[in-house]
Amino acid sequence: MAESVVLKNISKTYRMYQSKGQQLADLIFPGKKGSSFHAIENISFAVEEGDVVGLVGINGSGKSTLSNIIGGLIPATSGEMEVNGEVNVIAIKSGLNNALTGAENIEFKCLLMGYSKEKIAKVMPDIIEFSELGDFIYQPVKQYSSGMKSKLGFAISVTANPDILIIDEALSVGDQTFTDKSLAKMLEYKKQGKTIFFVSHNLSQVRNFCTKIAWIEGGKLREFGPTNVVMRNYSAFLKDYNKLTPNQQKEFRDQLATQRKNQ
Ligand SMILES: Nc1ncnc2c1ncn2[C@@H]1O[C@H](COP(=O)(O)OP(=O)(O)OP(=O)(O)O)[C@@H](O)[C@H]1O
Repeated sequence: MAESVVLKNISKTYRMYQSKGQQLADLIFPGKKGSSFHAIENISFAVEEGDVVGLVGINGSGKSTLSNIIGGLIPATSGEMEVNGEVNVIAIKSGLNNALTGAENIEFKCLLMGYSKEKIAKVMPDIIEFSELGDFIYQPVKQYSSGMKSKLGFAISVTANPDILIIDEALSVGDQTFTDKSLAKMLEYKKQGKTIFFVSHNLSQVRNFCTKIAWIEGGKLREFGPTNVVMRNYSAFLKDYNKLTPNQQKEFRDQLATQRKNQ
């Protein structure tokens, strides 16, 4: 099998400031004010065509940052990445323009993908049908619920038929019928040997659907490997984590966050 995504020491660092003044000062004297925060740090793994990779980890671990880098939505600060094929990201956190209607978003995304006016007119009814949004398709996206946004994002990406599909939590907000329909579509993609990244907190979906898992903790790759192996370890970790009180969980996350900061 050919490799479809290869990551070598991928990192993403943000500058964090205590005030607007610090931010301005840092522009004039770079590196003197504020601190660095490593959203992800030195992540390396290789994924083959046909792999379905679950990206798991507790809140804030860096899953969306990594998927946005693989999807080309944000640049890495350092590291090397090889992505063989066209990528499409479906995320509940980003991707749609709130000021535009659903139909305008479809048109806009299609134009970005290089579709001609004729091709857009041809795919538009299929996208609208898959989205199940009915007349809401002519309303501005800012009036949509997160489930509706996810439906629209999913419908556009599925019609785009990319080689590599990244689904970031998009199945956690829709209704069951839509989730089932989307999972069926993803199974079809899996059978066609496409590569899928699946960001999810739903462990049974990850277990049933993914061939491999990348477990991210505190911005670092804690484990990457076959689903059964990594899931066993991640489930054991979560069992312990879930025994902590909300305050203890926050302390644990704060500790990890402290390790991700430098001056
Ligand atoms: N633009 C940004 N500027 C500063 N920090 C950021 C930015 N984007 C993400 N982060 C930080 O990077 C860390 C990783 O965020 P990310 O959204 O990738 O986590 P996640 O694993 O997807 O979380 P969740 O499961 O809660 O969706 C978080 O601490 C977040 O606050």
